[in-house]
Amino acid sequence: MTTSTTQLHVDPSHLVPSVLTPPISKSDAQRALVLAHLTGAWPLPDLQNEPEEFLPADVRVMRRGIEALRLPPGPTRDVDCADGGAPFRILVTQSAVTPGAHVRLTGTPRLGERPHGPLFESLREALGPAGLQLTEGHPWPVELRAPLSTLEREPVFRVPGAQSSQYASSLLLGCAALFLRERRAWRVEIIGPLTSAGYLELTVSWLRRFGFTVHEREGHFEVADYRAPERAPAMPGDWSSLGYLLLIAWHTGGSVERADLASAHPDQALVRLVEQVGLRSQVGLGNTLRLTGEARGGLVASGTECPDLLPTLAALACVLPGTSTLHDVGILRLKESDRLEGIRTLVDAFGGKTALEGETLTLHPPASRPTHFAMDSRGDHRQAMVAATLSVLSGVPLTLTGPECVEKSFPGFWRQLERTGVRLT
Ligand SMILES: O=C(O)C1=C[C@@H](OP(=O)(O)O)[C@@H](O)[C@H](O)C1
Ligand SMILES: C=C(OP(=O)(O)O)C(=O)O
Repeated sequence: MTTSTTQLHVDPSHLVPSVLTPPISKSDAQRALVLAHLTGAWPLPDLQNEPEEFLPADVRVMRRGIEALRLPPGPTRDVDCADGGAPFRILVTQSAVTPGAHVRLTGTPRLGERPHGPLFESLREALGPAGLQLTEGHPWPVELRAPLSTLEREPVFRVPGAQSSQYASSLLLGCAALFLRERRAWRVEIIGPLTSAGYLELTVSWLRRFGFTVHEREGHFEVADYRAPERAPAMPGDWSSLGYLLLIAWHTGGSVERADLASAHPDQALVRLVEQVGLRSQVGLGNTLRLTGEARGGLVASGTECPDLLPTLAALACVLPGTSTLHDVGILRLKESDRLEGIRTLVDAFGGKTALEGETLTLHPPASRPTHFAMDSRGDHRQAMVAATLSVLSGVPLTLTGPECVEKSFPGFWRQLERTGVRLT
């Protein structure tokens, strides 16, 4: 949780149409960085071409982590994972499968609080007998000493999928490393239900694009072969960031670029979900996109399908005429902040109402909009960007505490808002 007391005043009263640009997708880039490292395609050209100040902090974390793993064996490698859930979890497995590596991982207190136990247990069960040592501090550091050989082990990781898909994604990327070293198939078996399944599919799609054969069958994912592709796959724009920008562009009469509809990112679901309230997407030249139409009714969406989009949809729900329903919201408690509470605080600050029944949240927009609202990001990038998106969509000025956290996924966010006429002081 942030201790930032910085305040940003967002004034949306002079909006103009513009073309808005998202950063590269951190989820895509994290997977591509690991695979480029494993397959000899390092460094990734697309990342080299991206201006450093626009690189999401989580991508920089992952790059630093991989650079540490690429050092010759010897001294302890220290990696600060900051607030990055996916980078941390992916680097844990990559550390465990780098022969003889000794890696010490640290992060924010919030990252330390998030659930990682099932991933650690899965690694200990599969690789402990081969010599893996994985120790946890309180909560930091998390320290790993990797075995020199895993050839004697049954080539399987078993992991529960209900709390995070990142465990399985991380282990599957580990299977790719082990396949290349041992030339035998390794697999992940998911125990019980899998949340955020689209992100594991994103991992599978990146493995395939980098030349791996992945077999999928009833919760089992196996890396079974590898043949180098002709060239490294291109990096798409970030669909999570496009969520805010598309809605802002819809309201201001603008458009977005870098919206690759062939991307496997789960948050591309936005384009389909807003059709429920009468918004249509129009594809332009290149990867430009705009939303058109008058919004009516309310939305229905699920946290199992696109967890990171739910706060964005909650902002949209606040300016819709009807009631909206978000299903499977429990997963939101496990993110950079408790986003279920964050959504409820936002709707409340805007004068609306929410009701939680089990895992379903109902959102009622306010009967009349406030003249101003205030939010604290509590260090969570999505809470900050979602509050600003609501300010633009509603025309209601916002005072936001802790705006710097957008760095995690979208360092250029505030500059994009200024491009569309928002005044920031
Ligand atoms: O694998 C990934 O890149 C991600 C998976 C999702 O997390 P969970 O699987 O923990 O829900 C998502 O919320 C996160 O932002 C990124
Ligand atoms: C949950 C998120 O990321 P991570 O789990 O990688 O910290 C996010 O970006 O919304």
